[in-house]
Amino acid sequence: RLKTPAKTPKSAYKSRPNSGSNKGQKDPVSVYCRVRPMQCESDLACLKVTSSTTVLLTPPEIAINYRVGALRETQHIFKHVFDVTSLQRDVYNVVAQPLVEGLIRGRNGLLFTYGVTGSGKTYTMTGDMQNQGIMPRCLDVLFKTISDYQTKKFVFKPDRLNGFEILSEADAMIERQAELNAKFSKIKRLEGIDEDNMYAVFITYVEVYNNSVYDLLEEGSIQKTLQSKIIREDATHNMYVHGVTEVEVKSMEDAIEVFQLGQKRKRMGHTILNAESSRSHSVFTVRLVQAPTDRDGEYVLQDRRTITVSQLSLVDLAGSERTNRTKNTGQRLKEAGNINNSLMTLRTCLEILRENQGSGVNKMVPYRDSKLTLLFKNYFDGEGQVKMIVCINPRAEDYDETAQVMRFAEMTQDVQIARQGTKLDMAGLTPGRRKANQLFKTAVNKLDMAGESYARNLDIDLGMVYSLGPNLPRIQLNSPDADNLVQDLEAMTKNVCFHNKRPSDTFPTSYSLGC
Ligand SMILES: Nc1ncnc2c1ncn2[C@@H]1O[C@H](COP(=O)(O)OP(=O)(O)OP(=O)(O)O)[C@@H](O)[C@H]1O
Repeated sequence: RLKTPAKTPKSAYKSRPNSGSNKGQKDPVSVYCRVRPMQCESDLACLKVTSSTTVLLTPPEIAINYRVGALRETQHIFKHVFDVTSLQRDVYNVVAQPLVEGLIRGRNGLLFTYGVTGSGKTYTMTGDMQNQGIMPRCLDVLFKTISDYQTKKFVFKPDRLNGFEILSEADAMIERQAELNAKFSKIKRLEGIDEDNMYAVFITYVEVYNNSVYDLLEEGSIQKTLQSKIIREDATHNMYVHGVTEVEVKSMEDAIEVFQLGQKRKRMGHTILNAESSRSHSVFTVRLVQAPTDRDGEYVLQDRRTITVSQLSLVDLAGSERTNRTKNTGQRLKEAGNINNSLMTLRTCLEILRENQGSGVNKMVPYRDSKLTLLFKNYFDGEGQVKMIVCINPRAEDYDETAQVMRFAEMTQDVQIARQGTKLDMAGLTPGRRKANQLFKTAVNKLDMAGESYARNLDIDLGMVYSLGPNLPRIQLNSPDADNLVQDLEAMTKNVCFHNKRPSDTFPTSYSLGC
């Protein structure tokens, strides 16, 4: 069935010298491909996985332009290709786990799924109860990793300007009380946690629909939630959704509950807006806040400057199909137009970034042309890791869109992102202080619990080891008792020598008075 020999695209993985930026080391956007199983085995397929990094796309007869002979079989190369037998766990391990490792080391990450409607974007990102996707797995491993090092709730508090402040223990306790009044798995921990830091996790969940940003976690009536939000730049030039609700979560279950609340609001919002759920881009962001403990390793250091915030955004993009195939009209046409505009802007931004990096020119990247790209600006312009999973339905009907998706994927993996160094602030404190403090407390507790019986069982006479023995007798020769003096001194001296030889001669005769 080969029409022309498969060619390796020029954009296949290659390293590019740093150019167009003085930010130091860069990495390309990592692009993965996941091929979903066909709904019906007998359907005609247009795509075949040929190795763990390549797929072959063959134009079917129903493809536009097939008859004019303008189409050729093409080979596409990715960092990794997940075929139909791949499990959710495999995708998480290869793609997302390194991002969570980066997160706990204070680095930012962005992962987005891209593909035609029904190609498996949501399945890959969220999954279902039996087949958990990337998001719940990231949360699970994150909470397992930081479980012993989490702050109590409300120690860190969002300042509503994309930063955090530290509350004193007393203030945090008041907030915890106020909240009280108001109201899976075999995954192992990750390496790399700083045991002298304390951690807290915050979640934001927004959706971009018809080029407006909605806060899916905002309290209050759904009408209020549908007020679109403004994207602003913070003091360190990071873009953020102004006034977005940040929910502090203490476990994976908490986090999933928050996500489900967001999903519910999304559905309610869509009913009001007459929207279709797959017609919006959803951005679920996990923010990890960490700060060093004080000198005693006990509480968070009360110094806001030592806070490190890293974030991982998990983005489920709307389907990328063309409007003429879906025959949309009215509201659906408007949705499709907006989706196409935002995805088109994403494409343009990446193209210009690639051009700037490749030829050293400095064209303006039009992030502001769409809310989606404005939100991504931090990642593309800043530092961190950016990854994309291209989801593919191999059925022949999707060929034209799939070919477009492949072109986008190839272009994306040519874009370089500055590698983020670690920015954790040790505040000049001694490493290991938290563990030392914990060991000390454990020892004290043990002694307290054991009480006297424990002390009795110790094979050391602490009193005598550290004393010089009984009081010296009076040494006065001018009394009628003087005859006893030599005998008393002799007895006392024997006593001191005897004790100082117990229990293991640790304190030898240097402490005795001699005879
Ligand atoms: N790898 C897979 N294995 C098994 N089932 C899958 C896989 N990928 C997708 N599916 C199933 O295919 C259907 C469509 O997938 P999904 O909703 O994830 O597509 P989507 O790309 O998010 O679509 P949309 O753009 O409309 O949101 C779902 O029923 C999902 O369970």
